[in-house]
Amino acid sequence: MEFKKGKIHDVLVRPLTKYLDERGWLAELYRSDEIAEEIMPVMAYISMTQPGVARGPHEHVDQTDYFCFIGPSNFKIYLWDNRKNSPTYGVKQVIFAGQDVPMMMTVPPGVVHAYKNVGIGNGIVFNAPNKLFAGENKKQPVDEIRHEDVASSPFVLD
Ligand SMILES: Cc1cn([C@H]2C[C@H](O)[C@@H](COP(=O)(O)OP(=O)(O)O[C@H]3O[C@@H](C)C(=O)[C@@H](O)[C@H]3O)O2)c(=O)[nH]c1=O
Repeated sequence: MEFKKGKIHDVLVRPLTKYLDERGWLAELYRSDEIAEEIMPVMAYISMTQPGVARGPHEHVDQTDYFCFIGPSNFKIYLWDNRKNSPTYGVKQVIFAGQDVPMMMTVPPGVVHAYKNVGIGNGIVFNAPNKLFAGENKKQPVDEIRHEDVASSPFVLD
């Protein structure tokens, strides 16, 4: 399948404001008065990704991810709309975000996603998904379809 470039339906991308003062900076990551109930985060984690390294492509069946790219480092984010019932099925979206352009981004189920650290130092990504990883008390299967090791996958990182 050939994906064409564009904007994916239901992917929310917003700049994050860093409030800078003599001590450093502070940025809000999410607020319950700004997020739709159905994608309200129930947990949060951060991950560190080394320079030149990617995570994904993955997709989720039920989970919406709520990523914040605030630095350190910058990321190239790849999204592919793999939802047959979506108005933008077959669309690929690429976004650059991180230290230089802080952004939040929600990624709904069925949108395949990956991100690569394109900076020169270790990079941090924050995620606040609307489902618990591995369910209550980590007793359920992980909701994650991993495409990274699939031969001839259409979800290729450049
Ligand atoms: C995501 C997650 C992982 N883990 C553990 C499992 C494993 O030992 C270690 C690393 O997990 P993973 O290999 O799943 O991490 P990773 O490959 O970074 O998975 C993530 O990739 C990005 C692209 C996404 O989109 C995320 O939704 C998630 O799928 O952390 C948790 O304990 N809680 C969590 O919420």
